[in-house]
Amino acid sequence: MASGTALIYDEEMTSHKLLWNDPICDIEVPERLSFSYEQLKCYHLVERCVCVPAREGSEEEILLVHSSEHLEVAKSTQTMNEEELKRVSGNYDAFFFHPSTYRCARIAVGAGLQLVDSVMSGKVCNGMALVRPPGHHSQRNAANGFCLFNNVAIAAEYAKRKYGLQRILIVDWDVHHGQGTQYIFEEDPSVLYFSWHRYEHQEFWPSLKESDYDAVGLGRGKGSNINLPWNKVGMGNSDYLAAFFHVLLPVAFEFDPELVLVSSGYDSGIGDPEGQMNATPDVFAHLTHFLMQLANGKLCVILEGGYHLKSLSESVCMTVKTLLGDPVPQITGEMAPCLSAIESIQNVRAAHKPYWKCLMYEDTSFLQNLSTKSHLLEKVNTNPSTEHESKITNKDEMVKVERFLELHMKNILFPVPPIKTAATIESEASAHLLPLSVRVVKEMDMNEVKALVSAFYADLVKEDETLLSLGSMLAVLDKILTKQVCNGIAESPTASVSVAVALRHSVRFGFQRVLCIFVGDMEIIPNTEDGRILMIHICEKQQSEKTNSKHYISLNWKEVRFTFIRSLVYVRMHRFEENFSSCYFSSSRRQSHSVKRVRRR
Ligand SMILES: CC(O)(O)CCCCCNCCCN
Ligand SMILES: [Zn+2]
Repeated sequence: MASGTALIYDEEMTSHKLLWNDPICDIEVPERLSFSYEQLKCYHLVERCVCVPAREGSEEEILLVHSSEHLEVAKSTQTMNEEELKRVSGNYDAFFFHPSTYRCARIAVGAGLQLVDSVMSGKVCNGMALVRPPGHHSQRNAANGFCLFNNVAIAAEYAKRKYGLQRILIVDWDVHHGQGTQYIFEEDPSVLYFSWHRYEHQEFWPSLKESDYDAVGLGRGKGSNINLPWNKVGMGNSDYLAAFFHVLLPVAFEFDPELVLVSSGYDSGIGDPEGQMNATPDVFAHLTHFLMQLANGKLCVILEGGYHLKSLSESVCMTVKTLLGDPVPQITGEMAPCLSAIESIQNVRAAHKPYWKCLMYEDTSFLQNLSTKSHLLEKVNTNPSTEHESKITNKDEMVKVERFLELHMKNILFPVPPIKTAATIESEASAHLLPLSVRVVKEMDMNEVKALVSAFYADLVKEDETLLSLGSMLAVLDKILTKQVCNGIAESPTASVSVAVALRHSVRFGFQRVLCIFVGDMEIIPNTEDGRILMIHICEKQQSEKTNSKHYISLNWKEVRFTFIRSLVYVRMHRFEENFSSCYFSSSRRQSHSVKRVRRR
């Protein structure tokens, strides 16, 4: 398995710039690249990457996707004066030429191809190319939306031909629909294109009917084009994660790509004037991390949009940090997706039901009685994530976002409590084997355990033998409940009793919502009646007849995939205001595990 992360950046691409007044294009500035690169240096991330030089894409490589007419027009602009540049630019929707644009665009193409070669040759495992002008709006015969050549589409076509790839996934998390990429591959089943984008029922640019969820691909390509339209602004981390859990990841795992390319636009992040969304930079660490599980980690991230310099550069850093293998930060904030996001997710799942096994049991009956463009949601649904973050409209709002990001990123990078793990161990001798971040805790004193059990848990603990094992669990749990560590691990020969005691202990300690995932057979099903415990039980045989609580879900582990559990957990979880920690219990004898996440008061 290859290792290492490539970073491709060439200052030459900062020479393309707008020479005249154009309020539509004036956000696509050279500083987008230099600011991001500086931030990467500031976090010492550049030095950890394998710096791969960019190169000019050849005319032949550009012709893999574009017409020769388009290439000739682009080439001819190199010697034009400002007036001619302005005239030619006017032939396109939202595009501007500079005398250096053609050269910059060729370098942007070449950077993407260098990245593909570095990954496919095994020189690195993954990487990122910081390029401009961007690419995903440009089409076979036209520039469009700041894009001249479609960098990612050319990279996909190049990878197919040079490496004989049969399945390439393109994930486009830019806030605009990459219609250029869609047009290029919509009849090609070997390229699965996924895009989410601000849409607002076709109100938002480029305002195309074919950007909606029912554009599933054409002919043999049916099912290989997935559009997830956001019909409201203010979408946040929970909406993006739900889109991955319920749309992209199930299909991507089924597609099983040999290479993953990302049209990585960060205008879907908080503070961006175009996107007006609320997702914070750390969400891109999670999105990147999920995609690293595909294609044996062969992941090429190529920059598209992103116009709030601070938000853009922090998101770029979160992406590269994750590509390098750093742990992803704790998810914070709203956990449940908003109604509008759920509607879009359901619509696109229904549209793709005929093409993907993971969707074949989808219940699409809702489509009959719910207009698919339900404006009912406009009235009732104020997206919760817009409440706490203002919409970015003008300069002082931009500064407000800067301030928010300063504080937010500090919490992300230096969380409290630090990611520390508590563990109890059999012998002091093995203590030195544990990594420094693990805090060894002494088992709880047996008299203390007895007093606790007789007072509150006598109905759960039948044999004295169990008392012994409770000591280590309670010691670890106490460190978590009192915020001294973030998570912990304890071993127990009687996992289900330990879990039952731990759950009741956590609720007694004042937690309002506790999630428990228990793998294996469970002698006693803990009481979830008070609604403060959500129990997900993965077991051999359904045990739901033992309890009819809606907070107890039992799944047969033969059918369940992790992504499904993750999405189930997210869908069922309510609002969590603060961080929550987790304990991990395992029984050495029966290997039945349970992971419990406790929420802070
Ligand atoms: C790479 C990218 O997707 O970020 C480019 C976005 C272009 C936005 C053009 N807006 C035009 C608005 C016209 N009323
Ligand atoms: Zn964009």
